[in-house]
Amino acid sequence: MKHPLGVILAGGQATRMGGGDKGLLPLGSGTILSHVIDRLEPQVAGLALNANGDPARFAHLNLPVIADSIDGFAGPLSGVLAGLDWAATQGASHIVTAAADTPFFPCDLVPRLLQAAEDAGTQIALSRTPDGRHPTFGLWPTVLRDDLRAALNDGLRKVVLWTDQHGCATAAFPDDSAFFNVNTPQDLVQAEHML
Ligand SMILES: Nc1nc2c(ncn2[C@@H]2O[C@H](COP(=O)(O)OP(=O)(O)OP(=O)(O)O)[C@@H](O)[C@H]2O)c(=O)[nH]1
Repeated sequence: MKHPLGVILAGGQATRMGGGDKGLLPLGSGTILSHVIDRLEPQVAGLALNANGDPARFAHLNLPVIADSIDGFAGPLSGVLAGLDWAATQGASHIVTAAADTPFFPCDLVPRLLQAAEDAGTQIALSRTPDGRHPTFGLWPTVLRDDLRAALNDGLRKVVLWTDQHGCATAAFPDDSAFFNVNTPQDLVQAEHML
């Protein structure tokens, strides 16, 4: 498996945060998103941001911004599909996704996902901690993008329902707090304390 591309999932509505882009909220000396970029960029061959609406608000990041192709906020799998469609245009066989609201995810996310997929002989891998699986931190094959598109058009929304249909490895990480995600203003305060 070649070095994958990275796609940051920022296509949600952030309702618990009151709307807007959670990723652009300040955290430490940067933003939540800048922490995510700093962690993912060194691990991948290239990086894009999945987000909906006017891409100009992310222009300062100098990243390709790719929108969902499925209408109506169909959930993170819709962002995975957008990422896979972008990866196909780049000739890439796989992407790794990371959620834009999770600033402390592991710096060895990508090698561990790749290793888990290789060990299990699967094309898909998801991250897991003692608390459970983290479906927005995964390895996804470009070759399954039309299958995913069909599943989304059929109304499938739950990530693990789709991954488990295709065989899915899990990369185990010991620390739940590495996948702490910022959903509410209170979470943002907590994230500041975790820096
Ligand atoms: N592309 C895309 N990504 C989504 C969508 N919904 C959620 N996500 C992403 O999936 C991850 C987890 O999202 P959630 O926490 O469930 O949703 P959210 O929009 O971030 O926040 P809430 O609206 O408060 O639930 C985040 O990276 C979101 O950006 C969607 O409809 N499209």
